[in-house]
Amino acid sequence: MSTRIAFLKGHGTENDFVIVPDPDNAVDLPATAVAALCDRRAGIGGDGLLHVVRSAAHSEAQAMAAEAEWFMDYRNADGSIAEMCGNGVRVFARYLQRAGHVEAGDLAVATRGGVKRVHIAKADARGAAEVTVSMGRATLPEEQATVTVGERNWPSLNVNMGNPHAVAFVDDLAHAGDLYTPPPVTPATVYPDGVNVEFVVDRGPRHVAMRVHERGSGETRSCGTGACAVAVAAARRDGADPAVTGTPVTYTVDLPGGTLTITEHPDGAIDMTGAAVIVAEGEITSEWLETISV
Ligand SMILES: N[C@@H](CCC[C@H](N)C(=O)O)C(=O)O
Repeated sequence: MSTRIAFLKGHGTENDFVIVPDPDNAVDLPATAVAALCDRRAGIGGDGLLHVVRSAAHSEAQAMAAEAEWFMDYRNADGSIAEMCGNGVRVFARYLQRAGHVEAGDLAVATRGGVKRVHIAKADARGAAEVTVSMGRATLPEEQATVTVGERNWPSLNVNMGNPHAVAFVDDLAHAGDLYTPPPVTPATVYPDGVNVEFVVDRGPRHVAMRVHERGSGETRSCGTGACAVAVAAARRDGADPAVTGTPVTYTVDLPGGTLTITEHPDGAIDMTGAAVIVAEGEITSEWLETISV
């Protein structure tokens, strides 16, 4: 019997995702299938995959079902599972709104990093919507690591946004090199589950630019949790920690794929705002599906 699976394609500041709507959690998505779908030449192509499931239908989300009807089962491009994806939540929310599951305005989304509160502004004529996500608080583990590219190395700040980040301030984003392979982060024991690595330069007051190498996906054109980690690192470096000053601090973070606005509040809560766009929708063909089945 032939099976066809609906998909959409979307992006948030050019961090792009294959979206698989599956309310009843009926689609088997082993890592091999996710990696094949995210393949840019032989598949649909994406930095990751957003599996859209009702929380009540997923064992990892049932406990959140009363608070958040929908669960973002996020996967990296290599098929690995990640705790959280900031750009993914924005695109996920925009998908729910476009599909008529929710109205523009406020909603809650269940993620492996807990329930995230989201505000969707009305979409513009081209279908892009500004979406704000309450990302929760960053934690700053004490153990620090060094990031190396070629002959250069930098101390990094260990910032956890639900997922792990190493933030390095550099003189020039070109010093990050081609980022075709993960930059060594040592000692490796600091990040036993791997790490997302951000390279950051200053652009002006409370304004930075970054590149990122994402765990499980390679260099991407944007990373929401990475931008939050960078804003937190910059605020600590600039003596603008809101918990100390009692004043919210906002950083503009430029990425290759666009700009994100990150605000950290005195209680540590972090808001991230940026665009979310649905680009295409279609059907995965059964004959191709058969070639990628485990
Ligand atoms: N692009 C995402 C982060 C996705 C997960 C990351 N690669 C990891 O493994 O932690 C974002 O926008 O936050």
